[in-house]
Amino acid sequence: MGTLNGTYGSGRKPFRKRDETAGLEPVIERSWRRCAADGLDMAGRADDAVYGGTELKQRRERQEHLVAYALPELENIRQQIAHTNSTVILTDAEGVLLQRLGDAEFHRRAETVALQPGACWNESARGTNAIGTAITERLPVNVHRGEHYLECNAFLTCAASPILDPAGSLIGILDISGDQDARQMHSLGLVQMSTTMIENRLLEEHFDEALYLYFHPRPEFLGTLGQGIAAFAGDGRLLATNTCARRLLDLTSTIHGCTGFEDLFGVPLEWIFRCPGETGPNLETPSGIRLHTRTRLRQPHARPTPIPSPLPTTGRIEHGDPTVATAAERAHRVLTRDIPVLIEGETGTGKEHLARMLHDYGPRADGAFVAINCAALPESLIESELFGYVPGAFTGAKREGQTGKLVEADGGTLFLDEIGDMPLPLQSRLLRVLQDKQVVPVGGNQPRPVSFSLVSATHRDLRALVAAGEFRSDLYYRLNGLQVEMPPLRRRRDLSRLIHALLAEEDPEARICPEALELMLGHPWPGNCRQLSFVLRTALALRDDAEPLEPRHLPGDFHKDLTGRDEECGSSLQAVTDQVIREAVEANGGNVSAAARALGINRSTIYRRLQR
Ligand SMILES: Nc1ncnc2c1ncn2[C@@H]1O[C@H](COP(=O)(O)OP(=O)(O)OP(=O)(O)O)[C@@H](O)[C@H]1O
Repeated sequence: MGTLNGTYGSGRKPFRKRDETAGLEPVIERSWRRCAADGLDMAGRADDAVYGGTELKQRRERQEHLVAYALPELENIRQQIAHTNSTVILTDAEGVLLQRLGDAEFHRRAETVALQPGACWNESARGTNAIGTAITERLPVNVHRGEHYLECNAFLTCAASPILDPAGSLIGILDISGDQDARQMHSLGLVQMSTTMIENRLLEEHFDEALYLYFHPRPEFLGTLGQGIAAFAGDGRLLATNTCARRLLDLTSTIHGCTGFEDLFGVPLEWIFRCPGETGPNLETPSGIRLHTRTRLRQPHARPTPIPSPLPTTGRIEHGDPTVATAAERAHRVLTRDIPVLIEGETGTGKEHLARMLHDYGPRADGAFVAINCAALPESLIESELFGYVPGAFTGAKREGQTGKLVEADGGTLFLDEIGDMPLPLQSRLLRVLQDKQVVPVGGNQPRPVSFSLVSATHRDLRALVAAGEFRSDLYYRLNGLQVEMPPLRRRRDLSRLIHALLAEEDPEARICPEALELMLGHPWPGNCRQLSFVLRTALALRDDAEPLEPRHLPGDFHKDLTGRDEECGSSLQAVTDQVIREAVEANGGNVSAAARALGINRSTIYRRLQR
């Protein structure tokens, strides 16, 4: 039986015999020994210093690539663990929490031990815990209740898995923490699966120019999470591998750059070009395992430009509103790394405007900006519109065939507006295109490779559509590399500057008088930017040249919106007052005099209100 020399706080009842390591899993035992050697006090509290605003923001920015790729996985796990009193967490390599998504109730409890964004959960800060121990051991780890070294953390059950970058360095941890009594074995499986997905996506997008080889001893495992992925340079050098590849090829992570395709498979790299399309040849590992393969060539024409930071101009889209500025900035950054962006927001908030700006300042500005309104296309036409068709594909088709929008967007930006309205069968076909990065026209069988920046937009709640089975979840995650929101005008803080900027765009000489500006600032703007620019354009047309804009120039609808709002406020205030009066009378057992005294109003007022 092993014995620890940890300082055990006196006077507190141990939840397990804390001076003994018998019965502990080896990984937990090793961790306890490290904690004891560090002199951690089991009954003590951790140093609860939590990084705040700027430092946390900087840490997120340093790992923005990881965060962008991990967010869809966090969302996915959040849905799976909903209502289980738990949360899913992403940390950086030092164990500082960058993101968490989960139950608010559990978050409150977790915050009593600083399990919250900005806090550091490495072992030396907080003793044995899934995040810290997974960092030290570089292994997926479950830490259940009393296995936590610090007693204060013993209400937690956690499962964590390390995330490695394509070079095999640890860059973060994915963790599920909850306060369940039972050890949740499936949580560990879930975080492991999700880390594999994140690692694979990071690897697949890491090299602009590389040959990607996908392989597995059994053909049916190609395309699954169990497949090996290896990237090779044009001269055959091995650039990077995923965990499955290292296992299948019996490699350590240190060989990258020193090993070549030929060392691994005994044949030159050119061998793979003997097979047509993406089917690869069967290859044999040094230990004699036969592998089925698939290949993918990433070509320099798809090379994104280095990240320009910050966004060269946000002046066309934001005028001092922090939500819009952050949305534009973040979307621009991830798009330059070929990560798809999903813009959410009410109608008329400027989603398409943002998409166009992302294109104009993005890596594929030289290509076309192709916008497709998924809600406006008739279902019968949508397929040929998107994918194109070959000559004579169907009756009524053009003789020379037609290029689809997806091919038009090749080398440019594809903007899928109102994506929530895309019919389900089409979602499957679109998903195939996004996965395979190639388009097969209607009636044809020759795939054509395509490469574009992908921006989608919706005013609908896509997650709710996914939950209702109306939107494919796998497509949702493909589209949603990063989600940004365009806020409605009533929530924007740059309204005054936006009004001036829109006016200047229409007529650089135009002026607006303070009364008209005041009215505009008080308007509810149900139609958002679209309504605002329409109102300004109309007002400019109604005034005489060089005259400043005055309230009388503002169109009738605008004034109606304002009066409607006053009436609405008035009637809801009345309803609240009536409700308060009714409750006071009930609380006083129907005694109107007592209720009037309690509220400090006249009895007659109460009678009058109650009669209504
Ligand atoms: N920041 C902005 N500066 C100038 N004009 C803007 C801005 N944002 C939006 N607009 C204008 O407002 C109108 C609506 O914008 P846009 O079409 O981009 O909105 P949307 O959110 O895509 O709308 P919908 O959901 O209806 O498709 C357009 O005429 C656009 O030019």
